[in-house]
Amino acid sequence: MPPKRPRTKIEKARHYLSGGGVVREDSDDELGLEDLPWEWIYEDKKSMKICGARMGKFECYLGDAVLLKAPASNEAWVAILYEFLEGEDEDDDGDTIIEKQARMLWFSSEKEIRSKKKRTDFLDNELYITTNTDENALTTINGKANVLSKEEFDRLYPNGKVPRSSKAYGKTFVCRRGVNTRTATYTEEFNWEDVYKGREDMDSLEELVESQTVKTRRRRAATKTRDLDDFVMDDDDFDEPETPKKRRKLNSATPTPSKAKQLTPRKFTTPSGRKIITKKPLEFTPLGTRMLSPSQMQSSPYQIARSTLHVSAVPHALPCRETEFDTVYSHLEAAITAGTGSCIYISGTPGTGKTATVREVVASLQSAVAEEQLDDFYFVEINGMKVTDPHQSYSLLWEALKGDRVSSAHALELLEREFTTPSPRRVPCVVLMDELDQLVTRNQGVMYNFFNWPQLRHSRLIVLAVANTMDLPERTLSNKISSRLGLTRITFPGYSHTQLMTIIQSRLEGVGKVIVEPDAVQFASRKVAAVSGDARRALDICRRAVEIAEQESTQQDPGKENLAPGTPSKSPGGQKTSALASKAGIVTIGTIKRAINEATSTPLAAHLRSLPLASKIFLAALLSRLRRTGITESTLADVVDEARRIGIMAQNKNVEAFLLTPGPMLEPQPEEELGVGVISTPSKRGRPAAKKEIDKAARVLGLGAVAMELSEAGIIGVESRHGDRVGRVRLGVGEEDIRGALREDEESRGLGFGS
Ligand SMILES: Nc1ncnc2c1ncn2[C@@H]1O[C@H](COP(=O)(O)OP(=O)(O)OP(=O)(O)O)[C@@H](O)[C@H]1O
Repeated sequence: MPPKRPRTKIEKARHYLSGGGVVREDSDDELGLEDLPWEWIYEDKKSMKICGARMGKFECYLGDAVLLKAPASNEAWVAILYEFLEGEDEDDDGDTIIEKQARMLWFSSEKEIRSKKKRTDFLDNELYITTNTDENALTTINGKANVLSKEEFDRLYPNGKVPRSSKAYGKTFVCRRGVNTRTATYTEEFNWEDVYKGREDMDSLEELVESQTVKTRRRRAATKTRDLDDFVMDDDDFDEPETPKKRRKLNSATPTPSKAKQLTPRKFTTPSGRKIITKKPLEFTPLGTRMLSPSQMQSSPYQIARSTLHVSAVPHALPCRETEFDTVYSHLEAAITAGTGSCIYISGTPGTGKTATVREVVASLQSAVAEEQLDDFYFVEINGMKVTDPHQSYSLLWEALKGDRVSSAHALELLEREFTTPSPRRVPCVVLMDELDQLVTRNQGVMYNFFNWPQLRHSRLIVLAVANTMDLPERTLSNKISSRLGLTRITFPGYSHTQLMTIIQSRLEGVGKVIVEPDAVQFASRKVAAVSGDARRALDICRRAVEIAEQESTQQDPGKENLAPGTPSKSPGGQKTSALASKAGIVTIGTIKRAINEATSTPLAAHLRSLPLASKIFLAALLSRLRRTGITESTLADVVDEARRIGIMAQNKNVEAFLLTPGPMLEPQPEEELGVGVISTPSKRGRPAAKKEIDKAARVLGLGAVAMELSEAGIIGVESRHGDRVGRVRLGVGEEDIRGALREDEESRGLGFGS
């Protein structure tokens, strides 16, 4: 394949325009239309000290204030050229190139400053000088900026506006204060011309801002502990986090400066100013999880036990996950403090506490922020089960960053620009991508982007990708790409029986009376640990056992509703109940056995387990659709697509063998619209492996016929002719009956009945 011709500046500008629909005027660019190479300007030939850079007729020098290309708005981004240097980057083909860069000292507009401490006296074209620096390619420079004191501005422009016809229009700013954007503290008002005349004042200016503002909050001491009381501040900890020296990939698709008036400082009211601090995850489906609080309706030990054993109850702490907690915590804390991107890939079978641990870590970090012990960060949770289309993830991430709701396609473009262009944004964003297995798309664009963006130097994106399968990145993105991504991997092992016992006991602590015998807890834990080590399953069994014991106790004595075993109560006859009744209300090994057998011993369960694998795959797909959409009915086509996805993901020899059996292929699907041809698709090198998997999955055999058989048995209802892909399907039996019967079915392993 011939090497790709680099896009000319005009082409890039067009691409940029058509991509984002951002209308710009092309009349006043100082850099000219041509893509000429940047050259260094040396102080003198002998010393070879770089003092400036030139592109065509445009020249800029150390200490100059320059305009930088803002990604998608009319915002003015301005920085002082602090140092020139050469850094490594990758070109379109992934080859390392040496790139001319500058370390830039940023100005900040009021929009970049955390809202709760915002000043109210800012001017439309006011900027605050910061002490934040980073390295950016010279190609991001878009012209020179004029920074003035308020007095000088008023003298030059007595009516308070720069005339449109003036060359200085859109490039003139007032600076009268410095700011620390992290702590939102400001310096005293100063006169810009007094404090900054040029290059020789750069250091004193930085010192002035540093000395008059409160520094970035300290990093926590080395010993990580969840107990916030242990957060101790000491002077040594007040160090500014170091900017990492390692240079990371700058996406070569970064649009270079287009001809633009985009830098015109308009009223600072564009939507990107409305940052939301997502302290709680965004909810984007109405499928809210019911949280049962033991403090509500807790009139008997049974009720308290049922609540605390409920999987939606949030425990105060997660026993047996201390190591994992610490690892995730320290990774996140380090990335937030350093302002770098990071991607952690967390895998483990269902019910091993992955989501619960991550949520607990984020909650602890948020407490640290509230206590002013950690820099602020945004948090957004994207759950593969709850998005109807994986591409929605883009809209959700953009919304978390900027507070705007836009279409997935538009969000993708905006995110690409945000992450590939320099920006004064300093607030990192933590994204929990839960149920990542569900975000698999045909070209793997979504997964690739969320893994890749943290690597881009401007993203400050920290992704926590949570999945059941350990090798999902390799399966979907090829080994080469996944090793390049440099993911930090953490695997959550299944719980041992002693761990499950600890987890259950800790949840029962608040119950007061013993209504579950220790032997019963041990029995349930051993049963579950032998199969899966799934805490959710162990909790469900115990909760069901408590329900059975409760029923037993009321059957023994109908007058003794919901009272603790042994609690004296009145029988209908007004007499005290016997000691026998209190014994009957206790969960014993026998009760656990009944709870386990309940779901698996019915004729329906036996029938479901005897079904052929194709039928089980079909049911798995239907249940997955149901969860994902919350709608009881699916089209046959959707179920078939879901089955295809399950086929790719399932780590089960039976399923693999089934999918490899020659048979009629499903009709080809239209290529996905998103991600194709845009800069976000994985490179071609990544495709073959993923493609192979998909072809394999496409062998999902005649599921229309399977649907008919299931329908005849009354397990599902179908409204269509035989094999019609647009027919509608719904469950004819309870979802829980199916899960209960197939959860521990060996043939169905990996199909998702256990989750
Ligand atoms: N160590 C623990 N202590 C107390 N409860 C736990 C622990 N681990 C898991 N749980 C509980 O088990 C249930 C399942 O946990 P969680 O959702 O975190 O698992 P998961 O690994 O993310 O599973 P899945 O892959 O199915 O999403 C939750 O109710 C959680 O509170």
